[in-house]
Amino acid sequence: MSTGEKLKIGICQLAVRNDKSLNMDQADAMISQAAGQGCRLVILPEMFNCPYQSELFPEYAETWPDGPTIRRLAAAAAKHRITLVGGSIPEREHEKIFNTSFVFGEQGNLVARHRKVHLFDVDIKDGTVFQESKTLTAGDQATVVTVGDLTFGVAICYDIRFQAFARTMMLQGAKLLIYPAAFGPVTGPAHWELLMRSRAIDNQVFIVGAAPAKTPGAEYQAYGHSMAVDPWGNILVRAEEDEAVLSCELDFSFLEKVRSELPILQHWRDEFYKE
Ligand SMILES: NC(=O)CC(=O)C(=O)O
Repeated sequence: MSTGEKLKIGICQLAVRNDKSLNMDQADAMISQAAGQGCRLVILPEMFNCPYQSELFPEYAETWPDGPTIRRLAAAAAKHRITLVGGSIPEREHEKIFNTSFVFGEQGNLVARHRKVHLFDVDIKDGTVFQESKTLTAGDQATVVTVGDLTFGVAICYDIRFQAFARTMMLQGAKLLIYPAAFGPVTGPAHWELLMRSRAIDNQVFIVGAAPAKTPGAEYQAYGHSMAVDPWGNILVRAEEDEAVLSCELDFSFLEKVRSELPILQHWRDEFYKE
């Protein structure tokens, strides 16, 4: 992927249903649409092939490299000659299941695999109760990859709440942090936009969040509102809660401008921040 200074990206906000191959059909259609609009990097949401319910993850889980969703993601990347961040899916390895994002390059080759590091185990009274660790195992590393001339990080949903994790990716050279995600109706309105804009401003990077659309009748209602944010905290593009294919251009010369005019990354005083 050659960006020069500018890169057109696509975000596919799809409604996730109780049918894996239907979900992949819809993802395929949206990927085609984004590629047809000239997007070179396309991003899907967290658990885009499986309803976001802990008890369903084992049933929908796939094994690298022969899982049907995995194969179709690789084929879509190769067909459109794009870099594809395949949202995330439940991935089985031996007896463990991970919440995994597979990233494919223009030949359909695997360029990165991120396993969600921070599992979403919360009990928000009168709000969201979720226990990913009932069926999932946490990943154990940050994921930063260079494709062509772009270095970017991939993390998943709850991972965005950990600024130290975002900083780790930025320090490894990432200029864009991509978060497939599935915030819900309680934490979504309260925190989603704030977190995306904060991570962008804190680290002076582009942030992209790809979320499922709200799906009528689903047990877990996703908040939607996929968006892309620039290093100044401006929202470049944002969906509402329905299905949508978004696109926008990331201008990396703007990132350099922000970093040189407001050099907070150089003003870091490590000696004051010990825990
Ligand atoms: N679904 C998540 O992993 C995280 C989330 O919804 C939140 O942090 O809120």
